[in-house]
Amino acid sequence: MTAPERHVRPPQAPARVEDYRRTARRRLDRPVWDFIDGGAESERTVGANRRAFGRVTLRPRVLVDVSRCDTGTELLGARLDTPIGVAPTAYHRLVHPDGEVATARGAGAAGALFVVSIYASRTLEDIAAAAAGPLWIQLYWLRRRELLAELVGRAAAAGCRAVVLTVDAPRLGRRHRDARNGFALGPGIRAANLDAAVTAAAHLPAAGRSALAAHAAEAVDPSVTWSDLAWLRARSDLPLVLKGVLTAEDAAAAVRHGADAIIVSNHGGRQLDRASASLDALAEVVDAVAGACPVLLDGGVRGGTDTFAALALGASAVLLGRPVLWGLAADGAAGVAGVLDLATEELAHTMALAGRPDLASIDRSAVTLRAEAR
Ligand SMILES: Cc1cc2nc3c(=O)[nH]c(=O)nc-3n(C[C@H](O)[C@H](O)[C@H](O)COP(=O)(O)O)c2cc1C
Ligand SMILES: CC(C)CC(=O)C(=O)O
Repeated sequence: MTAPERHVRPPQAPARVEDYRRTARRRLDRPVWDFIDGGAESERTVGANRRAFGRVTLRPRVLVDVSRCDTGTELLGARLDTPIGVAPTAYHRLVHPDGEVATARGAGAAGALFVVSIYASRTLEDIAAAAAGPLWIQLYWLRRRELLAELVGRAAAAGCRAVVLTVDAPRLGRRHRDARNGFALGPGIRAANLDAAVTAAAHLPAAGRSALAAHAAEAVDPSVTWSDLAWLRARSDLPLVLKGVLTAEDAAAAVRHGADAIIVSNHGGRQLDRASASLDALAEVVDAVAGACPVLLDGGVRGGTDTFAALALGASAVLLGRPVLWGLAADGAAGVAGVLDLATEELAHTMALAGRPDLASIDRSAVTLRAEAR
């Protein structure tokens, strides 16, 4: 007698970006998970970023030739296979031993932009050697300006194509989970591109407070204003991108000060609690910029329809923060590529069903904004 045939389920490939979240959560120690997942204070803005996408409904057009849907685009002179890129996030070695080198490999495999954090845990040169796609370097305005000058020089030499200045963090948001965990960096993980003295405080645990917040208070200059941008401009020929703009007023100021691109962002809800959801702020920024430079968005983007919504409301590209760390934690470079490819496939699928076969055809008429989230 033969044994009854049993159906063996093959291991499930992630079907949604959120599937990587579950794996990452299982793999990571609680304090690291909390650092990644958490936000400022009540974490209302973290939730608001997601809920804002629920207010968008799509207006599909039919009988359009969608036999080819092209997600390719160009941003500040670089060709990209996808408008979905990697937001700057600190210390990738917290979640994978290869850190940003693996992220660069994954982003390159997906043909995506990778914005490298000033707090990268691998050197810019190692990251650049592993990158097949474009890199931008992100800065916080350190009190020690000479380090910024050195870093933008190194970034240009390594082939970075833009400098991103994050402008929403004159001090770090109050992140209660990190304070509760007394979160601090272990000895094996450091900001590989900075003088060790700058981030020394990030390694000193203390009960009831985040060592990263203490470090940021020590290292970052909260007195920087619009007029200081000229100092940075004088030290780098790279395009200057401002990350963390949420209002028409600041978007107009950014254009007046010659920004080459703007990233609409509330830092993934990690800075000002109750700040506008990124998607809610997008239209006013796009209107104020009036085509003077590209506008990108990050915050709560978790897949292709979210991306489609942001593009329809005027973004040229979107960046993923936490989802890339989920992919990296779950499966290294392959996980990063997996997250970006999955989101890009979803975007192409949405484009086909919405009758918008290329990014230029995803315009405001492709969406309706409802008062209530669904
Ligand atoms: C763990 C973590 C670290 C971050 N580190 C940085 C950073 O070093 N520089 C920066 O400009 N933004 C940083 N961000 C913010 C991201 O660039 C981005 O704005 C945010 O994560 C986007 O939201 P999302 O996570 O919902 O995609 C960080 C975010 C996370 C989750
Ligand atoms: C190390 C932190 C200051 C990086 C950051 O910007 C964040 O955690 O949101």
